[in-house]
Amino acid sequence: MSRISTRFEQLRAAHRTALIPFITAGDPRPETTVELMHAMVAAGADLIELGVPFSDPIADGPVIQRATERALARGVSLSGVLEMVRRFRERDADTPVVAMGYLNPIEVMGYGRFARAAAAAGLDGALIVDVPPEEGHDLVQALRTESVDLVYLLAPTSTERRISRIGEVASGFVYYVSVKGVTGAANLDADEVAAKVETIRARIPLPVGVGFGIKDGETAARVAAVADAVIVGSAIVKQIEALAETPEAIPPTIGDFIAELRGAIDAADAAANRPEQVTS
Ligand SMILES: O=P(O)(O)OC[C@@H](O)[C@@H](O)c1c[nH]c2ccccc12
Repeated sequence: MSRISTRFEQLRAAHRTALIPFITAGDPRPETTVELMHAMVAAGADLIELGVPFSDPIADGPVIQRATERALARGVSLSGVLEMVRRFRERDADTPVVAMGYLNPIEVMGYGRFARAAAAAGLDGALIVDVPPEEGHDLVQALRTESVDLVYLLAPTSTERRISRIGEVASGFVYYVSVKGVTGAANLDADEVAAKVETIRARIPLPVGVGFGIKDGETAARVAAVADAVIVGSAIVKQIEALAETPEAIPPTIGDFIAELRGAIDAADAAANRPEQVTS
């Protein structure tokens, strides 16, 4: 079983919702990333989504675009990101890491080479934003051969047919983008998300993570009530940006924020598991 499936199995048995923080690898500087990953795990992150910096990130909002620019300015490449994963694995054998990125750097490295290097580094999954399920067969094959999970995005506009199609190719978990638009969006409608997550669950036998627009304990708790995983990006990256000049403060500060999110999610999980109060 993959590290991602194992982690979701453990969480399901414990009736807990996963917390998945997103950070851009190498932001604000490469030396901070591995330590920050460990700090997030210590504070309650269950899985880490690691952004691979790329110069033309179509789905990223301004906050994550600026993080990408900071990392690119420090020369962070795809192989540099895999090296960070390898170093993270020296001290953490269990926490799954998913790389989020775009096809171009992978194409440049070569699919087979990327898949082998990813597996060797201890990367568990890849979310490649610009590869729809109908495309990228060679890449899909290369990753399957190395048992690297392929995470796909679903959106409010995804038809039932498309959801089923993604169910045929996805592994690990699927990522439901809660709102139309780019990362860091505002208005998340929990009822709408709940309805769509049900539609996805009826067609895909994988855990469903929800991201886009989750920015604090309150929004995290609302999503935890309906999803298998809560994914938080811009709200974390914004705090990293504010501390870019004092990077030693980043791991503890982000750790505190993760702990706050974790506490809110735990409270939502406890409320969901509590049997109905009987008042007579
Ligand atoms: O930033 P938000 O609104 O918290 O959403 C998570 C998101 O940033 C992260 O998962 C992500 C970063 N870049 C992406 C590109 C596509 C899909 C998802 C992402």
